[in-house]
Amino acid sequence: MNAIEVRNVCKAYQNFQLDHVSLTLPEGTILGLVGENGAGKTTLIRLILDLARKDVGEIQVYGKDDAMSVPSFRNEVGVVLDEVSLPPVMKAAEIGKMMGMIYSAWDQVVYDGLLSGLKIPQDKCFKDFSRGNKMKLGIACALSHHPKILILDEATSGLDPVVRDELLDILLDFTRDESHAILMSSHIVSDLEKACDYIAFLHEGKLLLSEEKDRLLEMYGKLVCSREDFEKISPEDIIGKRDTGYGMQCIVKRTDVTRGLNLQPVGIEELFVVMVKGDLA
Ligand SMILES: Nc1ncnc2c1ncn2[C@@H]1O[C@H](COP(=O)(O)OP(=O)(O)OP(=O)(O)O)[C@@H](O)[C@H]1O
Repeated sequence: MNAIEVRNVCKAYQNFQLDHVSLTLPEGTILGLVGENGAGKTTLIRLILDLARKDVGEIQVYGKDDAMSVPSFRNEVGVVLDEVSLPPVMKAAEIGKMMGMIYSAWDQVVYDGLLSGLKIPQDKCFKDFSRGNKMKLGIACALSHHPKILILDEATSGLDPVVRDELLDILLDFTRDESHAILMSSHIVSDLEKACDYIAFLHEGKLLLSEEKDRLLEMYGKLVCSREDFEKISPEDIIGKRDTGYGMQCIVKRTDVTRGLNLQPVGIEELFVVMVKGDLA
């Protein structure tokens, strides 16, 4: 079953349009949303969470239309946004009590376990937490009401590599349960490359692709070759190119021709940049 299904969703603001976006998040998987500033990642996430109203299209969560507008469904989805917004003068234990009043499925034992496992300070008010600890507390809150889906919008930005790695471990652990799923956006594409099973590229409100990560990495490759070899490649198989003066560097589709030219693997970040710009940096 699909955890999230978005079909032909549009949303227009004055100077921006999310344009017929369709994507699928299967159960047991993590989907990473990659896009430049203003590409529409947060807009799409807000539509899925029913925090904004779509103009047209369909959004299903576990097969239910507009599920997030049903209050009882909110236990099912854990949300961590770029800025974790919790009462500034509350300590972790008080925040847990407050969450227990909000979520019927709140599990104090899970919460306490996460507080100690993630070494979240118990003696400080939330406003005095480091950004890393704020994020960890946000994740602890999101996980303690037994959600089936986690939605994270830029949750790893501004965190050091060690904390990011800890968070990625938590996320991977969460999707060991095959009925769980995660949708996450991040500008740190290496995090998405590490954790995600599916990758979606969003550019200026349009979905460029949504694909299984391994298949994506199989579909494209990087090439350094002579101009003569470059001429053999069909133009529609060239995603981006650069004339180095000595020869050509390019990102191309894997075909019988390009495979014979010593194709190297390409990273997700480089692939996104070249798809958007058309040229290699
Ligand atoms: N409520 C709103 N009213 C008007 N315009 C909006 C509103 N919300 C978002 N936008 C516009 O929609 C566009 C997409 O914004 P969005 O926050 O979805 O991008 P993003 O991909 O999340 O960017 P970033 O990576 O910088 O967070 C932007 O141009 C933004 O100004």
